[in-house]
Amino acid sequence: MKYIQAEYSGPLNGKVHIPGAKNSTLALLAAACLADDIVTLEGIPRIDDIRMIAGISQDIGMELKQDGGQVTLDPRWIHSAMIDPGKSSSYRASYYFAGALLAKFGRVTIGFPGGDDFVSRPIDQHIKVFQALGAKVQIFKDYYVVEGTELKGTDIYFDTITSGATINAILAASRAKGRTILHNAAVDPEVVDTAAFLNQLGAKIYGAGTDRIRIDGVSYLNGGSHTVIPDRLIAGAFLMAAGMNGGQVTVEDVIPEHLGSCLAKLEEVGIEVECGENHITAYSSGLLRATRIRTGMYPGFATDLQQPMTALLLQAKGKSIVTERVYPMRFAHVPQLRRLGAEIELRKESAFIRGGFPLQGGWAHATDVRAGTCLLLAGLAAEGSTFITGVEHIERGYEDVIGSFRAIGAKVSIQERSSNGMVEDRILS
Ligand SMILES: CC(=O)N[C@H]1[C@@H](OP(=O)(O)OP(=O)(O)OC[C@H]2O[C@@H](n3ccc(=O)[nH]c3=O)[C@H](O)[C@@H]2O)O[C@H](CO)[C@@H](O)[C@@H]1O
Ligand SMILES: C=C(OP(=O)(O)O)C(=O)O
Repeated sequence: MKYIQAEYSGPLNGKVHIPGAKNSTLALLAAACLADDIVTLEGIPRIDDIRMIAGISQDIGMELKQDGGQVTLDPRWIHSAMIDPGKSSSYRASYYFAGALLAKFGRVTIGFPGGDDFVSRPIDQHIKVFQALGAKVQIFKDYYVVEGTELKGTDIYFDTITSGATINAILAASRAKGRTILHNAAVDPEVVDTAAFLNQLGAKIYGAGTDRIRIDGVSYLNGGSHTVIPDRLIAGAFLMAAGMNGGQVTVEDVIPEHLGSCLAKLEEVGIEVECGENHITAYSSGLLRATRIRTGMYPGFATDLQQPMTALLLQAKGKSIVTERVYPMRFAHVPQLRRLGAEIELRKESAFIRGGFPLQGGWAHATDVRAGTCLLLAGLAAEGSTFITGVEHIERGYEDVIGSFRAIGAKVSIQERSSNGMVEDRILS
């Protein structure tokens, strides 16, 4: 059993490089299927989800070579649009292969998406997109089949704002016949990044980053190269680290405007923020004010940042309230924080936090990637040692969680416990 050990670390100080965004990377790698020539992506993080995609690529005949942060994909020899249900359900964004392979080959068989299992995560809007473009969708027990030999552009009105279905619609419509207009589209940076990549290959996508996106279908896409945007969610969590015990943390190689609502909240709780062109520094004396957070789709406060923010608010004297509007039940980290002494009550879609009390180290389990970051931050502020299991969830999103936290002075290590009569722990990194 692998676990992360975190010790009280005092004020955290240092600079940390922010890798490419997981959520954009997952879309770009599937989008590469749409090209008719070789594609190179730069800045790709080395995380577990990418290893899953490498397996899927191999199965369908798309050559994928990774050299550091550079990934080269050759989609010219794809011979299958059947994706193993086990591989599809090993991460969330496998649904992008449905949009991309449907657009290029007219049929795809794929299992249901996996990913962080914090709540129900419907895909009805993805299915609505495929059907609106003229495809037939058949649902079976472990997989679904989408078939449409000639997709036709149309107007699509999303019932709710979803980044995943907006990106999938862009993928599917990019090679459809005629014009598609997406209304009530998500405006997330990952949507803009995917559109920018496809436009670089010759797609005609206009308005990404607004809630109305126009896609004029093309019949051919060139090869080309593109650099993935930096991970705003990892950056946000590191900036919060500066407030845990006081300190100064600089995140480098970021796009500050992607973090607007996060930075505004950090300032509201008393963390000073200074932005450069591609870096942000957060300073904190350790004295924080309680506040109220409501998550929302971009540019609102990201649901993927509410967990580390909850850890931060445990350090703010007084009552804070965190309301989860994107995934109302996404609070699996709360019972784990309570094991460390946190005073948090859950009512409906809100967490009521009484902050300013000391946390005590102990064992806690990370049920998903952001819950892991939250527990890690809490462990750095708790008295004694904190042991966090569920490391595989954290490694889905972080390429070097230990190295990057050590860069800001955190006392962390990954260990492995083997139980052979006596309990023996081995330090892995
Ligand atoms: C791989 C990836 O990029 N994951 C991110 C993506 O997930 P994911 O793409 O799953 O999230 P969406 O943006 O699609 O979901 C946003 C909202 O729309 C709802 N919805 C979504 C699709 C659908 O068909 N029907 C529906 O009702 C969801 O329940 C949620 O309330 O955005 C989430 C919201 O920012 C993030 O937490 C995830 O980290
Ligand atoms: C929810 C997340 O990931 P996924 O959608 O891949 O499960 C996340 O990154 O916080």
